[in-house]
Amino acid sequence: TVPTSDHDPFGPDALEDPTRMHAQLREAGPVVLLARYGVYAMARYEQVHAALVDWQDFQSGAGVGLSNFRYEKPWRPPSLLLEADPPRHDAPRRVLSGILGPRALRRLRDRWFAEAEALVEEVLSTPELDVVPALAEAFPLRVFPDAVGVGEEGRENLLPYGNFVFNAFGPPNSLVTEAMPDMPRWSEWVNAQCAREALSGDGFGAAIWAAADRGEITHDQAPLVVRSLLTAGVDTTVHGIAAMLYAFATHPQQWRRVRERPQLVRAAFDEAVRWQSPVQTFFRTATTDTTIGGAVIPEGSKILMFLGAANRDPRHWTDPDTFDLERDPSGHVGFGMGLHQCVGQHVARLEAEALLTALVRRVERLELVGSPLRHHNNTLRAWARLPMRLHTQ
Ligand code: HEM
Ligand SMILES: O=C(O)c1ccc(C2CC2)cc1
Repeated sequence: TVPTSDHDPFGPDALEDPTRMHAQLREAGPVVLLARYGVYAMARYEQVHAALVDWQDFQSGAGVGLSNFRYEKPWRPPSLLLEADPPRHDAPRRVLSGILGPRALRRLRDRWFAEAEALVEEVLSTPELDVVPALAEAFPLRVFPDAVGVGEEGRENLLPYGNFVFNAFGPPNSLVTEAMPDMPRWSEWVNAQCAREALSGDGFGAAIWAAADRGEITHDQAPLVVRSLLTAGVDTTVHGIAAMLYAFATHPQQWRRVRERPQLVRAAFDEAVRWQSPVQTFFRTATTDTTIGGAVIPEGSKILMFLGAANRDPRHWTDPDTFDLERDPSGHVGFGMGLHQCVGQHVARLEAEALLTALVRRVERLELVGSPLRHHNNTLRAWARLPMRLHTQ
């Protein structure tokens, strides 16, 4: 039989610090029934990895949140990537893979590195600051909407829209209900930016519409594929960069290491993503009675995969709770794994590499001053405030 747990992964205690809950879920067994929600949980690396790569038995098409699209109407039209299985998933994925691939991003590298230098130059004039707005939010918002081709007006809708989407993968708790009144405004603005005429001619958005002109996707699908970028491409990198800055401020020896060996910069971001897992959880839906970790999960059940717990599973990682640049973080599930593995990971890595490179050149030490404050979200591990002093030599 499957052990049950009374944990609430979406309650304030778990959202403030999920570490203890993760350890208890891993210890309880390979599969655990969360009694509060009637869903199956996996917190060990082995089972999370197995579910992520088995898209046939663990589908995304019934939604990757608690809500089961087989019985409940989604609050917005489902994503053609995240909330689709093959064959529907295939063409949109192929189009985005081409547009967001490492080669396609080469044309952005010099511009993003220069933008990072300029931003770091600006913030160093006030050496004590909150790095969440000043760096983690400012840099992605400076480079990503331009790269997509979004107009200047209304960009302040991007973060709250993404924050709502990530909350909506969880249960309808206060994080969701309190934002409901504002959601239509954010959603209408984001949807309006996906129209062809709203996008500049040289960005990722225009490239998606051009793919529709070539018949790779339909013109009806194009705005939804653009919506995927605006939904997934902002809050994730903001909190991923914040996680990296927090990692270096709490591990000064690692900062010295990356300053001595700047070629560690890209691995540093992946190790930060493993260590903090900005995207903590996602659901799947069982398409058959499926046996995993010795437990039978009935067809139609929702399965909650704890990416953040898997990324700290001592069965898979040595000294998992330490941020360590000597480790090889490859294989972490912070970007998912398999068919749905993050198609924007190269964009995220380039943003982080640009900003970190600029900081490594100028900042001798990052020191936490005052108390960090968590930002609670049903899916994202995030900081609301990270007050720091950036020491320059
Ligand atoms: C630190 C930054 C990021 C993290 C931690 C992250 C995490 C993830 C994860 C865990 C998944 C898998 C979801 C699943 O298996 O159901 C995913 C998928 C996805 N991500 Fe990212 N992501 C990041 C940045 C981005 C960026 C910058 C973009 C867009 C430019 C993006 C676009 C997407 C899309 C479209 C998918 C769906 C892929 C598919 O279903 O085939 N992500 N991401
Ligand atoms: O396609 C989408 O709308 C979408 C929304 C959120 C994500 C999370 C995983 C980063 C991914 C895709």
